[in-house]
Amino acid sequence: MSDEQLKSHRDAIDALDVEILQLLNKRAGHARSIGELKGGGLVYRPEREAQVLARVKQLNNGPLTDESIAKLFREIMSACLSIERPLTIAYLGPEGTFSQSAAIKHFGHAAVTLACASIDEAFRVVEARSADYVVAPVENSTEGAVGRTLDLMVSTPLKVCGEVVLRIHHHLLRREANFEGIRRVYSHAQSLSQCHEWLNKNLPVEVERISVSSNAEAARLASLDTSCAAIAGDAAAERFGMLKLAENIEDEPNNTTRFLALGYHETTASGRDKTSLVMSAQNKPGAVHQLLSPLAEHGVSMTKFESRPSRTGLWEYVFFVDIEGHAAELPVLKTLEALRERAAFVKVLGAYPVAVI
Ligand SMILES: O=C(O)C(=O)C[C@]1(C(=O)O)C=C[C@@H](O)C=C1
Repeated sequence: MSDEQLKSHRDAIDALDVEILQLLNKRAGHARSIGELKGGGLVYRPEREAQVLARVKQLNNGPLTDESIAKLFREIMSACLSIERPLTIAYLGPEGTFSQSAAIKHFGHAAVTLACASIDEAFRVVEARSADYVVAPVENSTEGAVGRTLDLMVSTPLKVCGEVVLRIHHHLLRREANFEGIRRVYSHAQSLSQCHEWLNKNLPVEVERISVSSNAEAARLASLDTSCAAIAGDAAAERFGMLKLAENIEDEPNNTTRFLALGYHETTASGRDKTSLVMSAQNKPGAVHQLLSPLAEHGVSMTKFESRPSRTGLWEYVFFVDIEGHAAELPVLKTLEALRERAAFVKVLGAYPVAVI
């Protein structure tokens, strides 16, 4: 490529950047006016955000990928929303956890993330209105349900307003660039088990596996002691300046965690939604089958069914069910009516847009 050709492309990019800049600020001006109309109340509108992201993906003709376009618009909306009012998102800290990555993936970088010591605390700060939303892990493709989040959802007054699906890549991190002299490996219990085959094959049996409260905490501990390594993701590696001795060591190549965002308000239908509920069956034969039959009767698809011991002692098990569609729309509405008649207990945890990015 000649210098002249390069210059002409760069001149074109400079001219386009001026236009993009003007358009971005024009867009932000409209968001600010919308914010004024909302009167400082409920600014975050998950259903609208899902529609904007789905629309730009559909309109995209490349060469940028749909995924890149959605990520760019995710950040544009995040910045626009922060002019209306910046949001604070509570998550299981410390900084660098996958929960923080999920919070940023869902709310964008303009949101303020608030690290909490536990999932309980993350729920509590939102319940006490010291933060706007909590993002908490609910299930992992390898390890299954995150019990603590499910238990908290039974009793919280918060409603699910969004879901975030995050690919989880684990790395073996250390301060030194070799495997010699590793005596301990720290990680969260779930991550240790997501990588246990890799650990069996690649580290001597005498290396102790120690579970700690989060992967970021594991990276922090390993950053203080060269005889230790940690299993954690990119964000934690970056946060604590750790070297990657081995990358993508998760046993299951499609290792994915699903997170939920919860806040005080209910979300209207976006056109592609899910409804999450928790219920309990009466303690008699065939009760679970009977409980689920309204779904089939109304043609509603179930995307998740998870049973968990009840903690109240009133019932033996509670069932977490995700169904396709929004709780305010007909087939789901009818299904919920029927469930309320049959179940000993039903709580709608929230109706929210299916993850778009
Ligand atoms: O449409 C709105 O309600 C807006 O506030 C605008 C906007 C956007 O930037 O498109 C910003 C924040 C909301 O969560 C949804 C959309």
